Amino acid sequence: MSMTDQSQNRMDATFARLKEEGKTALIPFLTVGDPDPQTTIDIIVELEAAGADILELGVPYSDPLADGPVIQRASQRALTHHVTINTCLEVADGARQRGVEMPFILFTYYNPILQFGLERFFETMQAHGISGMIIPDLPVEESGEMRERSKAAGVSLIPLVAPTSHDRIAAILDGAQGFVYCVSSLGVTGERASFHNNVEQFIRDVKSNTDLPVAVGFGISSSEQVREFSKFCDGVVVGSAIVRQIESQIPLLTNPERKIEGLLQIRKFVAELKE
Ligand SMILES: O=P(O)(O)OC[C@@H](O)[C@@H](O)c1c[nH]c2ccccc12
Repeated sequence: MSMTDQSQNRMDATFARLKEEGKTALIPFLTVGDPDPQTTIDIIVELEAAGADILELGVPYSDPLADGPVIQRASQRALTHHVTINTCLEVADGARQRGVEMPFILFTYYNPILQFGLERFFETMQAHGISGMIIPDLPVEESGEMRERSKAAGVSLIPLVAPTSHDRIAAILDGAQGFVYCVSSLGVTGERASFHNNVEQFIRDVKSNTDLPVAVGFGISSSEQVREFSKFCDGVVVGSAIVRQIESQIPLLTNPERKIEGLLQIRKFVAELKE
């Protein structure tokens, strides 16, 4: 089996196994390089140990327009280490060398891909066994080319669908690969106490128009919220709440004598999301 098949199958197989087990995928997001690339590898090991099923590896960006303050701060910290797409792939390889099995999705704005070069980007994603990617600001007129290239490379281009997508939902779902990411609320990322009204109906409508798994994200930060969405979603994405946990543990994570303590706090927080 080629690296391409292996990586794409890795994500498909994860959703299929969880469906068999009647479970919902827990999909954390973190910013690679926050607080530093090596610690990110240590954190990824803890996330899988805590029960994470698929991981969104965030490429830090200087102008994260869809992100709230928590992820903006994480991007700033990571950018002090000059983290690039290559760094993220090295971190992914480092986690694999530590025995991490879960599929990786690269989360990046479009500009870093353009800087990297499309051809080289897809070759590199394929070579490092990345299962998919999420590009929140991919212009619709460029998505056709990106969809073709990602299909050829066997790297799923995972679409974001918002409650306001209405008449564009069919077009978005038509070319969808991997899974569909339903955004629970309008605005930027960040923990929320409530979500867009009729969010359940919105997600059920999306599910009725695709055979792909459907995950929800934006604002989810507690085990109660994960449990509620798990009743009708195949996956739940948690980003800012975990990034905030990492941020709060930085004093321990950057102290060699207490790093383990900080990592265990992160593992505990993520494990509790699945309870
Ligand atoms: O941070 P939240 O509110 O838990 O939402 C997930 C989010 O972090 C992750 O999927 C993501 C990070 N940056 C984004 C920008 C757009 C859409 C999604 C994202």
